[in-house]
Amino acid sequence: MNDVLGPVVNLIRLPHGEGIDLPAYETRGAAGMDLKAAVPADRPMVLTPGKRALIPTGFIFEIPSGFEVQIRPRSGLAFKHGITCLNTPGTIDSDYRGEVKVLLVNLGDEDFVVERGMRVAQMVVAPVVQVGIAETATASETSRGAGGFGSTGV
Ligand SMILES: O=c1ccn([C@H]2C[C@H](O)[C@@H](COP(=O)(O)OP(=O)(O)OP(=O)(O)O)O2)c(=O)[nH]1
Repeated sequence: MNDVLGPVVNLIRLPHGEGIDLPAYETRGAAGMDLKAAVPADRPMVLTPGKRALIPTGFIFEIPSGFEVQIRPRSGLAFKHGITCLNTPGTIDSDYRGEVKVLLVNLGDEDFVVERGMRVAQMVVAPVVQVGIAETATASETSRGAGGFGSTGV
């Protein structure tokens, strides 16, 4: 387990996740932990330009209630290869018990090969507030009003 104070995310390793390193904070102040690709070692996944694919991580997450895991792109892959997460930030619900997968898309102009163990994305744990929803006839007045989408200028 990471040597940090805080909530614990339990990870259940799936058979094809055998040998994949657990996510870990790489530096003391890191916000995210890298997720590795659990694709077969003898069958790397090729993302041709414009193609998207679900990359298995090899783990089921048990996230404590009141938290979510966000799946975010790695800036290095985005900058160097145009590889990003299509649905960023991906949301992993605390009650999800399937394998966590990373939805990558290749926005670059060259093939990108995802090999087993490659760090394809990062996970950030964040608190979640569930709110009540109430339908009302009116809302309180504010100085912004309905201004948005650039209403305050550049
Ligand atoms: O990048 C992602 C995003 C989601 N999920 C899993 C965990 C999440 O809890 C579940 C549902 O995700 P989401 O709510 O984004 O999907 P949806 O399209 O609304 O589908 P659903 O109807 O299953 O909620 O899929 C992943 O493994 N990776």
